[in-house]
Amino acid sequence: MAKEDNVRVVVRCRPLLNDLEQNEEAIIQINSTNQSVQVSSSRQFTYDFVFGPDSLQDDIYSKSAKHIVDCVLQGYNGTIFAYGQTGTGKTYTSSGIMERSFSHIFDHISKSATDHKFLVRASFYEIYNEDIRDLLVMGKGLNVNQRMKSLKLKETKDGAVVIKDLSHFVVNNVEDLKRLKAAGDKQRAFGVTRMNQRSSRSHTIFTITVETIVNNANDPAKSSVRVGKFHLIDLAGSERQAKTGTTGTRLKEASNINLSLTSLSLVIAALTDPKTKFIPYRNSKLTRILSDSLGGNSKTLLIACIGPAKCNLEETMSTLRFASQTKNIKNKPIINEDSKDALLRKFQEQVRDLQLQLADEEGISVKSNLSHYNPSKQTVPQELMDKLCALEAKIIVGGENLIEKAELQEKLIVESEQELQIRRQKETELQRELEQRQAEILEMEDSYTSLQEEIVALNRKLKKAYGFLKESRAEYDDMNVEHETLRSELLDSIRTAEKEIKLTNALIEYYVPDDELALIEHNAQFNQLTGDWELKCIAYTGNNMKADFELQQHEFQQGLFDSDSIYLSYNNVDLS
Ligand SMILES: Nc1ncnc2c1ncn2[C@@H]1O[C@H](COP(=O)(O)OP(=O)(O)OP(=O)(O)O)[C@@H](O)[C@H]1O
Repeated sequence: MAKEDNVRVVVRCRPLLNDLEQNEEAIIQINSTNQSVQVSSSRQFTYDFVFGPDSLQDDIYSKSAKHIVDCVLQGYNGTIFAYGQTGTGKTYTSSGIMERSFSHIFDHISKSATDHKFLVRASFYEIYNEDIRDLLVMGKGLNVNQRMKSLKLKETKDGAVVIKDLSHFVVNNVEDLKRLKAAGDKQRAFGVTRMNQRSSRSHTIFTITVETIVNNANDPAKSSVRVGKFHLIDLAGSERQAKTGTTGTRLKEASNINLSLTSLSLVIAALTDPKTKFIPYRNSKLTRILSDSLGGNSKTLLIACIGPAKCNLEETMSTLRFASQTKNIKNKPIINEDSKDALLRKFQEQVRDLQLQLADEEGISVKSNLSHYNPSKQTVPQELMDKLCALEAKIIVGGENLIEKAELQEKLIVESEQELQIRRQKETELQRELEQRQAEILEMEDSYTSLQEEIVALNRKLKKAYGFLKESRAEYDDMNVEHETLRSELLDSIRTAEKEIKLTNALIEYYVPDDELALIEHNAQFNQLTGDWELKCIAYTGNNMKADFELQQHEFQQGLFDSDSIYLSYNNVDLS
């Protein structure tokens, strides 16, 4: 039973374009910590990986595409397809992946053991206005019609979709693959639109088939062949007529592109809806070709390309939603072992037959390659030898092509140095930024220190104030206690005074007649100095008068006494 494997989905956001989007506002934030894309701080989507505007082609390859190519080299089918609005970087990203995958495949072969043999072939075609066109039909004598001939889709007995008469080229190294890609790119349908100066007007599919045989030395018939197929699909971009400003041919292309992309969306919707049994693969050529990659036998990666500009918000949201939905598709990839259409085994058998024929002709045993063949002693038919040479040239032996590998590595070194250069520049920029930040932090720390000092001083003041507060509270409490004591003492003395008053009142009531009392009250006055009640003119009564009287008698006898000062003084007092 094949294990289920979800379609992997990554998102790449390209930078704002200098010429077309210089006044645009960027509304996309890429968060590589939680692999999410934030749109206008309102919507957030999460994927297997996200790549921001600064991401390098190498990052995309190593973190997402490399895994698919590794699987292809083990014998799985692998598909990488780039999806997104027109002008968002699908062709840019696909090209980066393609070149790196070429080196990766041949690097793997050169590192393999010598009992591994490989056959690598490639094809390149496009779907233009629902016509499948071979991009590698080359030849001087061919006219436009032959080159533009529309190819037919065919289903094999086991349900696989193949393209009839599509050319496949056996390749022996990275350069062969690059040549094929360049030749195909020349034939691709590109056009100028308002949103992209070189807009792909077709979906292109570059396929590399890697067949691997591990030779069983004891029993060659038991050697197993694995066939991994790698499809790299650069989809044409969805577009709005109003934005791209297309008319005529461009408009017809755009409606075909949009139609096939809609079919793709419908297939994905059906694949992710558990209630749907029928998947509408047959609606378009694109979906028929992708039937194995989506919901079938393939390890698949979708690279959703988006732009950061606010003016493309609607299209960006639609791409992100499409990408989120695609994440839920489950494939069932298996290693393609001993596939009937493996050419490698056929080639090996043919080589063996030819070798036997040669041995018959020569009467010698020819080894598994031509190193023992000496052309000067040539007695066998040339035709046979050419056939054998041609066949053997197609089969690559693991660990071989070391010179080429060295060249390849040299190229990789140059590429890596360029990348390193870019990284160094970035590092310098980052260093500068870091220094600036550090200076800012130091400045902040300075103000922080003065703030700290201010806080210490304020704390000191606060402590002092708190001390005062505590003291005042204690004083207040003491005063309260004192006040309470005083109050109770006062209350005691009031009570005593009241008792005395009551006694006095009772004495007065019982022993002093009312008219006498009225007279006393009338003549009584309060002396503020002594704090006592006194009777008016008391100084002139009783004993107070006696001493003065003796003195006055003497004066009286001598006729000097002035009685007016005594008696008239009573006359002056109002006793009524
Ligand atoms: N990550 C990137 N960094 C820098 N420039 C980029 C990036 N991605 C795309 N570009 C530039 O953006 C422009 C459009 O890119 P590209 O042609 O790859 O878009 P596309 O999605 O394939 O468009 P279409 O669907 O119209 O074919 C090109 O000039 C390309 O160089």
